[in-house]
Amino acid sequence: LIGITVKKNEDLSEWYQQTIIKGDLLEFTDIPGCYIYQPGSYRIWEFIQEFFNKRIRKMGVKNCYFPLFISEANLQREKDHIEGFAAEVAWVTEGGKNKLEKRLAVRPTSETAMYSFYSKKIRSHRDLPLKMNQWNNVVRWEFKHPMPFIRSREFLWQEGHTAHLTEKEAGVEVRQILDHYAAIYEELLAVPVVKGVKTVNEQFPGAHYTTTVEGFIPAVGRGIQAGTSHCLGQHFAKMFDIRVEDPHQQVEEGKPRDRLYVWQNSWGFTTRSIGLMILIHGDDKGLVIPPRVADVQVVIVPVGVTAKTTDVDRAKLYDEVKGISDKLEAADVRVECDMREGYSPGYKFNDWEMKGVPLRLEFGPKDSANGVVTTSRRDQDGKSTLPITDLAKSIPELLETIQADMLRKASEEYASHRKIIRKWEDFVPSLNAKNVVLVQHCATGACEDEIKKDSSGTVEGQEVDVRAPSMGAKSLCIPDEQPEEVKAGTRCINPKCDREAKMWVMFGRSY
Ligand SMILES: O=C1CCCN[C@@H]1CCCn1cnc2cc(F)c(F)cc2c1=O
Ligand SMILES: [Mg+2]
Repeated sequence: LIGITVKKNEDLSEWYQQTIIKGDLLEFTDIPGCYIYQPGSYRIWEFIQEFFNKRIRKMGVKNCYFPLFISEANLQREKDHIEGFAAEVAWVTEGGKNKLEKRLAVRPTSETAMYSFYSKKIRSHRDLPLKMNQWNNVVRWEFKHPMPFIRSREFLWQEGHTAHLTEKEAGVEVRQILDHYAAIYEELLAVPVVKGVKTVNEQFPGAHYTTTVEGFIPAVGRGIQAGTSHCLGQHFAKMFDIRVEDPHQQVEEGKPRDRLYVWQNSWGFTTRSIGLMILIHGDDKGLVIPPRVADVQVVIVPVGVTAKTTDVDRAKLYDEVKGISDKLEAADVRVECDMREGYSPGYKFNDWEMKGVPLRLEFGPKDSANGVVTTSRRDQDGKSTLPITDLAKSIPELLETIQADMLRKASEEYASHRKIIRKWEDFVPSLNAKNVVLVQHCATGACEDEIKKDSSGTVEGQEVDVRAPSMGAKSLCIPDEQPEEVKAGTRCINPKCDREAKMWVMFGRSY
């Protein structure tokens, strides 16, 4: 077993592929863009599901399941929502030996599958708010180069779809969900994100507005959309005729009330999140898994056992290892003992480091004599020791320290690569220095397009994109946290634009 043979900052895509394969997270198949999620990554998805389900259940969201196939008639119900995506839809045209009369779409997202049902289920305002969510897979036959977890033709996600009586109530929920997405990243995956609203150019065309959590991959200095929560407005309600009587309208006895279209939201979070975690925390030895989502949080490796060690001493040491492991298990630590005979400690260290196990305990005759274990954190170099007596307390604390340190380090890294730019001549050099930029912008789509065009110089150091050497910057979001007030009279950053700047917008090259 050899380790990762390339450095992360020398060849990111090769590093990434080796890291996820040798870390047993994912395996390729004979279909481009379709991957096997090995237990290592699926376990992370389960942690995410447990965390998110607990929170949405408290909001009254119910999980459900809709069919994988969507009729063409249903998919076409909402014209302008689909037209931009037609090239991505995968179709089933045969069943066994028979050609299907009508081809069926494999769901790329489930609005059109769910909302004809919603229009039946929602009869009166008393049926509101309706809040349903699916954990499922979707297929989008993208032609951009696939990248495991980050961009695949089939991926796992959850898609929430809710219906409300008022825009205000819908708006509150859009933000609650976005906060839960940010919490998954920051509390589970130790990945920092910027919350904001998509500009008109970058939002989902079927939406009234789109809120987003934006990630950042320092290794290539690119932004990445990490989760979206849309307010759909009444757009889909009009298409699918989802209306209820206005409960607040005063009418004479027996007179019918006006019927109001409901206000809807939809929100999605995908297995791309696992890719972000790998790309941000991984190092030249491979994966680094945050303790809260690590299947194995602590691995205990016996050391100092040689051919000279007597059977009695070996048995004594192994018993003590078992004792330590039992103590940690009793403290709800997810611990594994690597008792494999015939493998050197060094081999074992390398193996568990590649799998990203956050904490290793070495235990040998010397440690036993001193009443300690030797600790080795995966996120930092160096070793330390801890007394065996209070491991049940000190190990969980150390795991929480590792979790917090990983988030802090990634947050500082992201913050140091978000550059406030006030002059256009600093824009492209900042991108080329692997940053995203915050600029005062006029919020018009055409101007964004012009900035994208004018910022697509050749870009060194973006080996991940050898196939798309020149990539312009697009707007990533209007950050909730604006750097400062945009003073009246401030010009848009784009020198070719003579409009006034309205707000600070984060731009960057992105996935
Ligand atoms: O992004 C989300 C969150 C979860 C529910 N859906 C929304 C909007 C999805 C936007 N979108 C995104 N991609 C699509 C790809 C397609 F092939 C297609 F037919 C439709 C779409 C499409 O509607
Ligand atoms: Mg897409």
